[in-house]
Amino acid sequence: MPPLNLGNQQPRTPLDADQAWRATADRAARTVLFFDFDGTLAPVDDDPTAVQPAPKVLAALEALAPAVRRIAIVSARPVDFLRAHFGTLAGVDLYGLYGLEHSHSGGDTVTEPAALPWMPTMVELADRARAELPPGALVEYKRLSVALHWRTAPQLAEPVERWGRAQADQLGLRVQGGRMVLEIKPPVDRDKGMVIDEVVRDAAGAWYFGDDVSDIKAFAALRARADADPQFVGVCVAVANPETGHEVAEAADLTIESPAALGDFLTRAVHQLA
Ligand SMILES: O=P(O)(O)OC[C@H]1O[C@H](O[C@H]2O[C@H](CO)[C@@H](O)[C@H](O)[C@H]2O)[C@H](O)[C@@H](O)[C@@H]1O
Repeated sequence: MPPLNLGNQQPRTPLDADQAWRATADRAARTVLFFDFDGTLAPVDDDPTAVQPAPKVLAALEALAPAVRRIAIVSARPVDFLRAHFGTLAGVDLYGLYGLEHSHSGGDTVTEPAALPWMPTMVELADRARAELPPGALVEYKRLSVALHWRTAPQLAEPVERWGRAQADQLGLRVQGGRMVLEIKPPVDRDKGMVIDEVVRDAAGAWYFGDDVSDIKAFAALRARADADPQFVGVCVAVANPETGHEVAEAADLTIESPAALGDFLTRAVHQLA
């Protein structure tokens, strides 16, 4: 077993990981496995374009997919980016930009219509950010959102965040904080919790693996589903990290020490669900 409950928090489900997989095995065909991408399936890198899933992750997801109802990646990345990493896996649904985009089983990317009118605003915002932010800040343009990064220049956290929040106020946009990043998004009601809420309605169980504050809404949606139905098996798993790890672990049932450890954990799960 990998070290679980690193923060020594009490699991909120009465089950430990082995018991939870056994309970899941009973209802595997009606269970959805949800994964965040950055910091969960893939270790953090200074360059957001350079990240790759951790060792064993792709093989484990491929082996798990036929055993469960769905595997879903729920990320702030665009679907096209996720497709480049997971597009070869059958039975995997992709939710990008916090659910503003999705693609089911390798199908076309569907975009939330209410977000589309904001595309020109996002292009202009990204251009302005590149022109006005100090060198060292990284501007990541994602069609329907703009992420402002300071991982390689942590001294810029305060000015970059201040600039981003002021722009969001002026333009009527929303912000989402993350790991050394501020994301600016259209004012459209869509988040990871809403994705989970929709997908688990007719499921009998679900696991959600995440590392960042935006994943806490997904945990809450899973808990709400479990609270409404005592038969539902919902398990929230945090992937530890020094930035948002404590807050996320506090909200989780179990904590895994890293994306690499998650690869091992999922590889064992393949056998537990067999
Ligand atoms: O929802 P997620 O899949 O977890 O995406 C959240 C953000 O992930 C990426 O940024 C983070 O990972 C980068 C690569 O390791 C790292 O350089 C950065 O510091 C992290 O914040 C992505 O680039 C963002 O667009 C996402 O919002």
